[in-house]
Amino acid sequence: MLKAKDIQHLKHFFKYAKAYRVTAWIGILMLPLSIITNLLFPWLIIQVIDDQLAQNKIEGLWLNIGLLCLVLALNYLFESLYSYNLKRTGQLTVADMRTALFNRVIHLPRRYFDNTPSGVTLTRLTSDLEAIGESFVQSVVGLVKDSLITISLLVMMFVIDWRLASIVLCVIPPVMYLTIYVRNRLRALYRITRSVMARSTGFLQEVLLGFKTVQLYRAEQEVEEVYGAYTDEFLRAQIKVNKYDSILFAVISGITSITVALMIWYGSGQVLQQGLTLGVLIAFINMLEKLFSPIKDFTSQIATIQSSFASLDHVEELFTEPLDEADRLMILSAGVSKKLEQFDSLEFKNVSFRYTEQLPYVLKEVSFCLNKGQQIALVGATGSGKSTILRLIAQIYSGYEGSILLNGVELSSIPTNQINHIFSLMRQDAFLFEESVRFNIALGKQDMTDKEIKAAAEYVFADQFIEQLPNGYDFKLDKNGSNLSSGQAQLISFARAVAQKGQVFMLDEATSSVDSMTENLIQKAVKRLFDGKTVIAIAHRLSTIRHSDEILVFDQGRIVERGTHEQLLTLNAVYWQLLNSDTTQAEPLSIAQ
Ligand SMILES: Nc1ncnc2c1ncn2[C@@H]1O[C@H](COP(=O)(O)OP(=O)(O)OP(=O)(O)O)[C@@H](O)[C@H]1O
Repeated sequence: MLKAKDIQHLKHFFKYAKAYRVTAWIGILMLPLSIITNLLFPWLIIQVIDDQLAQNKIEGLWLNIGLLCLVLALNYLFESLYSYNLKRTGQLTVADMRTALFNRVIHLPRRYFDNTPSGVTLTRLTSDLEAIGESFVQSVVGLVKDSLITISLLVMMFVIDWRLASIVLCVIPPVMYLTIYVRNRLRALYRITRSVMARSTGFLQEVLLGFKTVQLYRAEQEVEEVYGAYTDEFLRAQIKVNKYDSILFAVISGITSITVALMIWYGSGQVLQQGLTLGVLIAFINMLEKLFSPIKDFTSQIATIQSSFASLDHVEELFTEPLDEADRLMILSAGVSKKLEQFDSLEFKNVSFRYTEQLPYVLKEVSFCLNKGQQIALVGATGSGKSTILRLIAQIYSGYEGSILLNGVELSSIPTNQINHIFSLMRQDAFLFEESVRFNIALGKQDMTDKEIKAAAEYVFADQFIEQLPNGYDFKLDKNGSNLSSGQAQLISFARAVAQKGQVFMLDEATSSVDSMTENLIQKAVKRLFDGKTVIAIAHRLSTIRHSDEILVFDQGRIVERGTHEQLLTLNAVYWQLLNSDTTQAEPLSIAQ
């Protein structure tokens, strides 16, 4: 039985399918036509054999044979139109759903991606949607069609000859019982294959993402063994599926043949005693084939519908996944929007934050203020909460306690798209796409002119190496910039941030080591930013932050020291220890993490 939740999901599906109702209706209208031609065929057989052949009546024979061929051809035509149009409706609907779902997924908050394995989202967007599109539409209509065909064939059999029809009726219950039994077994096996497939896909994805680590640590054999175990498990389940499927097919074919034999044995006796005509006997044999095939399909269709509902459930979960709180808020008033045009100040007032309610606080009563033109540096041991500060400002996470004021406006009341022009997040390990250097710098603003792209690259000293690449700005990057050195990749992501023309640069410096020449360029680029822009930076190198207006020293989510480089050194405490615990103090000096 359908639950209220299933009906709700179906309504959502039909909302998308509505756009293709003409195609769907053409398909559905083919259904009665296909049933009629299905029934006409045995009826015409009776006419040809009993009224013409048995009576040696040649007149009208060719017409009837022609009609038989026509009915057969029409039946195939209606069947294919029916199947084509319904498949098409399903495919078009799912294409629309997939686009809508993808658009939603890319706007989901970071929290969702933290808590959901990427394989799950991938499955929802691919195989779950496929299951709904093809199998769901086909199975639902197929089930209706097969039920109608079975009922009408049985009725026709009883109308023509109740004795032969009774033989058929006796055979149906054991066939149904057997089919249900085998299908139940099969369903359990399908569940196993699906779950093994999902786990092995997840594993494969991890291996492909981490193939460098696998190769570096020579873990190929271990990985092969794990994947081999998945493949074996999958294969075993598939072989069982195959076995049950073949048994079912063989038994049903056997029962059909036995029934046909019974019918011939009983029917020919009747024909000889003139209790039955030859035409009726042959028509019954023809109808029998038509009757068993849908019975065999019934349970598999029900199983497909059940699994499609499970898929619909998964897809709906993703559709109802809440978007970021800020994006759901009302549009800002014109006055507030105007206030946010130019950056003026950013103030943290007693801000505390934890990633989820179950986890401990990672920021505790943090307060500081960044004014236009200032540079603030965040330092502290690893895990002390520095990156979390930048994530809150960029609205990657929401739900902080206390107050974060941007130009005096509470950050949580500002939709993300209203602050994009203010902040440029510069991550040195930012993701690079398998596209040209130009595309990667102008990301999100593909109408940017070549001059602007070049100016951004020049600003961060990336132009020198870009011009030496084959095809320069058109040089195509490999997956995540793997055909660049890590320093070059960092410079491209710097250029990207500058090209966005943000008013405040949020720099999250990577700790990865790069060659000394590129390191030098990165230092120059960072220094240039520090000299001319408003910056809030997590920097690991002393030379970068030495001249900051204020350095905030974090320890376990709290600011434990603050001041200029000189002031902090005189304190001779945490900041001083951080400097001294660093083993790479040779120029450029670094602050240990
Ligand atoms: N997405 C997340 N979900 C749950 N906890 C997180 C998440 N991201 C970070 N944390 C936790 O929050 C704390 C602060 O992390 P954060 O990344 O802000 O530290 P950090 O000072 O920037 O460290 P690093 O210098 O190593 O980048 C850490 O304990 C970390 O484990």
